[in-house]
Amino acid sequence: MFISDCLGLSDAGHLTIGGADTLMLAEKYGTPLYVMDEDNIRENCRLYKKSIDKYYDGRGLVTYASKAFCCKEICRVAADEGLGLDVVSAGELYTARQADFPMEKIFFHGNNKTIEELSMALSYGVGRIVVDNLTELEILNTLARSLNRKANVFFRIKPGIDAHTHDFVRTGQIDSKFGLALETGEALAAVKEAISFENICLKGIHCHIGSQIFDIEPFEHAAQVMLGFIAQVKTETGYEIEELNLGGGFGIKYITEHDPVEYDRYMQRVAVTVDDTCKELGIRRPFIVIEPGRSIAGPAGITLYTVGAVKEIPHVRTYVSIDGGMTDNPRYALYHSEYECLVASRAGEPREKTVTIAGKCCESGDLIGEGMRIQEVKPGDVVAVLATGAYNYSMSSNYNRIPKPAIVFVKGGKDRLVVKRETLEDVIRNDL
Ligand SMILES: Cc1ncc(COP(=O)(O)O)c(C=O)c1O
Ligand SMILES: N[C@@H](CCCC[NH3+])C(=O)O
Repeated sequence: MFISDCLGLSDAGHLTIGGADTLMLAEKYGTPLYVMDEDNIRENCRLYKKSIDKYYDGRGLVTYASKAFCCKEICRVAADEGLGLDVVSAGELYTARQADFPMEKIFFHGNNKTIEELSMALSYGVGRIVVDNLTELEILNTLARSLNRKANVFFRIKPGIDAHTHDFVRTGQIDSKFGLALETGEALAAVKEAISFENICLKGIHCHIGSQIFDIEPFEHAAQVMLGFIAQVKTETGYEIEELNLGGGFGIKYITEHDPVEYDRYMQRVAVTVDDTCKELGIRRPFIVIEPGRSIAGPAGITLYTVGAVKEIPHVRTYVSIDGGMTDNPRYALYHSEYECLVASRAGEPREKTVTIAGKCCESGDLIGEGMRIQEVKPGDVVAVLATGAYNYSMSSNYNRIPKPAIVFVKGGKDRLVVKRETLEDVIRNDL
């Protein structure tokens, strides 16, 4: 009935998440409120993990891309499910460490890691540092030498794949700020330099072709290109790269029309491609890493808002103003992303109205969506925006000095606060 399995309807006709009544949650914790179903997050983690066990003899690691949604509790959940973690900043790394995440299962990404971040990664004992460019490689070698260590690194490669997704979330093509190009020889030169460095141990190569991708072909194609590079490195240097990270990017259902592939089908298909290509190229099957973010956290989350004014402009549109907006969900403002919404108290009724959901910021573009179908809606109603578990909280801001919402996890019908709502004092805490 709803776009996520974790959503349901109570006997009273209220929207439920993970078995908990959303009106009760709104009443108990206030709005805006992010709510995540922990069981759904865990199920998504398991689907990916099992797919590697089933189709690739367990010779791989699923790392959760924490940029999608990062707080200590999800790090604990990912660790408990046996996943690794992808971090891209000192902040994400620090969060993981404070959650006691096993450092050896962390991949540290980023196109411009600072010297402080690289030192932090080395001193924390982060498992793999994904090096983006030669400047970074040289700094890392120097830092590792000063600590009398060897840094275990991956290289981020641009495989030249054009995944069909929004321009801002495409990353695998040559015109990208991320990674080293294959066509120009840049990647091969970097590999040769890494092999020659005393304090660098080249473990693998990484690519990430984009996000919210529905097709499997681009992933298969990326695997072939990357394996081709491993074979080229072997031929030219004799060095055999043993690990291959194929990134994340698996699409989710934001609206009824979206039809994402079952997550374990990616591994099923990619594993065959990897096997066949390795045989063809005469190289060993690498250890495979994947980095899903959106598809682990996204479907598990919703955001609850309280409706303020409903402004009907005859023959133009109806604005439904909510107590949050682009500060907690900037995705419509950035990408015109699509969402579904419901009036939580009438969630089972047909959505017969067409409205624009507007936030409370001093910004006309502060919208959650336009042309959204919803039930009869009036001031005071609680509205749920669905599938907001990824890239909402993690991309939230304090624009207009609006405090960030709280986050509640629900498990088996029981709710618990995992991130407190910001207060006005929090908003000014660094002001002198
Ligand atoms: C390097 C890298 N890995 C993993 C991800 C996670 O992608 P997604 O959330 O689409 O699965 C991203 C973000 O797109 C990324 O840049
Ligand atoms: N932030 C984007 C995805 C970017 C993924 C990070 N490389 C989104 O909300 O869809």
